Amino acid sequence: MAGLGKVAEAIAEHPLLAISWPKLLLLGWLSYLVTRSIYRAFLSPIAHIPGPKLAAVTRWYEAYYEIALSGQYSFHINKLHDKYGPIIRVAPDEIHIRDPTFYDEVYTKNPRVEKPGWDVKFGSPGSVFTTSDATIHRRRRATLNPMFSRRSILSLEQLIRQQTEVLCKRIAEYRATKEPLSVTEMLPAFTGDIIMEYAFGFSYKQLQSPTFESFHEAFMAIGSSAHVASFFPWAIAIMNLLPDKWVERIQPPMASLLRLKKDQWSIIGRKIRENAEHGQETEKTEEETSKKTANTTIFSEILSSKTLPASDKSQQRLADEAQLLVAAGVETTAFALSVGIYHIVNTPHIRRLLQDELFAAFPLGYRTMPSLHEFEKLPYLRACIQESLRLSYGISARNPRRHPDRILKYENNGKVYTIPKNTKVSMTIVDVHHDESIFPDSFRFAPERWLQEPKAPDGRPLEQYLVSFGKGTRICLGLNLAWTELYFAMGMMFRRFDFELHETDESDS
Ligand code: HEM
Repeated sequence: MAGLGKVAEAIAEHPLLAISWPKLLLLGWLSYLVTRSIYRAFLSPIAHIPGPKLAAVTRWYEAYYEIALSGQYSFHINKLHDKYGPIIRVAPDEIHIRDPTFYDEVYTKNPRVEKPGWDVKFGSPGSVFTTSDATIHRRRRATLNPMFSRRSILSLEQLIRQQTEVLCKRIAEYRATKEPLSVTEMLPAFTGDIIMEYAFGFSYKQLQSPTFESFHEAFMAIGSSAHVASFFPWAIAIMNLLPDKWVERIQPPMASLLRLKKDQWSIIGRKIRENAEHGQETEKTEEETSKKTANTTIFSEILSSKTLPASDKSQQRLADEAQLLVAAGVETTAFALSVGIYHIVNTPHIRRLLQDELFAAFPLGYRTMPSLHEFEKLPYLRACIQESLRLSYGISARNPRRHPDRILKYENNGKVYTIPKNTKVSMTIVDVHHDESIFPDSFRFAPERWLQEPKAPDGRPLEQYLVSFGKGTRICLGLNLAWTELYFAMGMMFRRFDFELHETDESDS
């Protein structure tokens, strides 16, 4: 070691190399960056994928669009596809594909597929939605699956019917006073009360509050900070360490979520204690879970699961799950409804066709609240919901997957691109729903495209290309609940009311 020290001294004292340590470090770092860039651009296993070299070399390319231009990378990726073709490299370790026929390859039912990237976006890495690892995801999801099966959701129908009555009552109040009603504010309160009742056994009755206080603003704020969090996950960690009062001062829209956080801590904490007291007697198998009782809530089920390890029942993990379940349950369905209502009201012949169908099926109007089965028999209502789902996208961001045990092959114009195992591959629902060969005039709200069992150009049922809920192992857990809410809300709103647009147009979406 002494010998080595002398060599270093000799080198440092050499007149040609008389360079200070900080400069030496800087030089070392720069040469590392240059070597890494050369490797990424020309030698990486995905160097053969077309795209801008800067995106291949550094994530700062993406950061510029996501942070400096506030979440514009998806739009830019679209322009890159126009230039480079349907398969492009959008980051040093990520490929993006714009080709609906490849959707099922990326979003498969292969139980080993991973979902990287979402764990750092929202600061809630323990939820089913954000869990990246396939094995951990499988056991967490298996506990929730029975709670969201069609059978379970049917047993929730009564709650949704009651909530729909409240919705209609609130709309009637606005009709009586002729005040403009903001559906963007009202609908998250409708969906929020339902998912809270189901998750925790209580709700804030947001739909009954005069101004429809809901989690909407808070989730919008989280959504915009997710672009930054992808690059600086520590920023969220620091926010989580701050006292709630400070967070509320920095981001006032977070107030509703902070209240939920406080209440859910005490509710979940109480349930954890109750669970510990009752111990094994209350633990249930998955089969027992599917036999839901009126008092069952999502969190009581998680806590009494026999298959989940203790670490999956920790307070923090449950808080993560609570936040994401509420977020997923509130915003998506409410947005799909808002989009649909806007287009239906804005297109008189669609509104007329929908109302003709609803009036013929349910002539008693106010005195009737049909069942889910009855709503499901109405093809035009279903088609309106499908168009609402198509044009609201579910998730508009790209959604990466990693296939640890499979090399993917993508073919375009006779050229085959090999995608090595473990590469991040992403696609975007928006691209699928606006593919003009599958959905001609794709920006138009056209329920008729869903009537009479239509086929896509490749002969598959058109519905295969409606991917609002995703596909494969990570397909939306709440899709049965979402469909039920959509049927009840859209069906009853147009059966009982006539709407007009008030100071709004497509630029608001
Ligand atoms: C119109 C309504 C909805 C749409 C369009 C929608 C869409 C989606 C999409 C696109 C995903 C991601 C799939 C993926 O990563 O490939 C997802 C996942 C998920 N959704 Fe929904 N969703 C809706 C309603 C709901 C509701 C009401 C809930 C109820 C809590 C819910 C809970 C979830 C959960 C927990 C996941 C994560 C599933 C997993 O990773 O295993 N969603 N949803």
